[in-house]
Amino acid sequence: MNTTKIAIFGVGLIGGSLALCFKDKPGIRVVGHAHRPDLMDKYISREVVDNATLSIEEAACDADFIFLCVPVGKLEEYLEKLSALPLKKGCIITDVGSTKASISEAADALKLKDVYFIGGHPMAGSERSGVEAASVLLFENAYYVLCPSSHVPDEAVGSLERLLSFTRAQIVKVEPRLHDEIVGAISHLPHVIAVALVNQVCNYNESNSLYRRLAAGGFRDITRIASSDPVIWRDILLNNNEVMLRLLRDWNLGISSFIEMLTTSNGQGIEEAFQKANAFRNELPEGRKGMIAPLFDLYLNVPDHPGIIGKIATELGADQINLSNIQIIESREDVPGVMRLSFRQEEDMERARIVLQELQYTVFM
Ligand SMILES: NC(=O)c1ccc[n+]([C@@H]2O[C@H](COP(=O)([O-])OP(=O)(O)OC[C@H]3O[C@@H](n4cnc5c(N)ncnc54)[C@H](O)[C@@H]3O)[C@@H](O)[C@H]2O)c1
Ligand SMILES: O=C(O)C(=O)C[C@]1(C(=O)O)C=C[C@@H](O)C=C1
Repeated sequence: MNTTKIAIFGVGLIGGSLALCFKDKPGIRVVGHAHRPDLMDKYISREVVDNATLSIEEAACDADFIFLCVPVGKLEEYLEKLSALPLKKGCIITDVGSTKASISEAADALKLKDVYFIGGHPMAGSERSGVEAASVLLFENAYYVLCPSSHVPDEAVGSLERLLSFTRAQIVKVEPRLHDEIVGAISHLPHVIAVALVNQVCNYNESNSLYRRLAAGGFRDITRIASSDPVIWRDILLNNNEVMLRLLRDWNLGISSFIEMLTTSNGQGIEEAFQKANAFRNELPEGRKGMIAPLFDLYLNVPDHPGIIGKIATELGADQINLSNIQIIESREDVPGVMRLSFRQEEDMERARIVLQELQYTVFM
């Protein structure tokens, strides 16, 4: 059988998750490119790739597919370096960057010969980063955007789509500029809002730490993504600069309208704003991962001793239950040891509930 070689540049959250989807599939070999030696060792010891290398040539030459999974600000540089190499005829280069217009234009300008660039963006992710956060389940049931240029043959697009079927994501084709407009509004803007909100509260907290101690469910729900990687998000926002400026001006209008309604005690206006938001939000597809994926949380009372986090994680791991996050909640000082377990899949949460109840823990939702 012919081997399909897949080269992944940047084996972090997204690159590592893709590698895990492809690795060990019949006839597939996954090679990870690292830009630092310590990362190379990590890729191998975590068994995310079959081989790792610091050499661009070694990773790319002979590859059938090349995935660029580096920060958005580095994509064009890698694409240019690759375009100067003697790549395998028919090789497909794709990326996973959260913006699509600039990289698609850069690829068109390079006028690649006998190799094809197809921009991509899996609409799933997390506030975590690095290969440690990679998961084979990350893309399952999520949308995966492809932005093929009109000059890329259908066979090349079809071949990338077939490979991506290992991710169990659903492919959707979108024109790059439209992608950046829409994703700007539903992903990039929420990240800016979350960061601005957390920083606003952080400033208040400097004079009174009760802000942080009382911050509970609502604050946590809307601000999870404020913990996302600063460099990744610096690059995304700078790259989608024009769209972001327009969106933030519209955001200001929305906030000004709340200021106006409060100044004039316009209760009816406030109610209508909540009703409109409620109706739109209730129409969002259920159970679809992707843009700001929900977590399923379970709470349990636990004895207050140091090894408890490891003990619970081991119990769940023994039953192959995928845990996304585990945390002791400190906000209720009168009730020691409330643990929050977060799961990406509702099914994992249900299984965990049963396992923990059988072990006599008090579990609540
Ligand atoms: N985080 C998300 O939720 C998400 C979702 C979809 C797409 N993306 C996109 O995926 C890409 C990777 O993001 P991630 O979340 O996997 O980040 P990550 O930090 O987990 O991984 C980034 C990878 O790039 C490598 N890297 C960092 N700086 C580099 C440099 N200067 N030169 C070469 N390699 C470098 C890192 O070693 C790492 O392997 C970004 O383009 C991002 O926009 C992210
Ligand atoms: O769920 C998250 O934590 C994410 O930030 C994922 C998310 C998003 O939904 O905004 C972030 C960036 C992407 O490019 C795609 C998905």
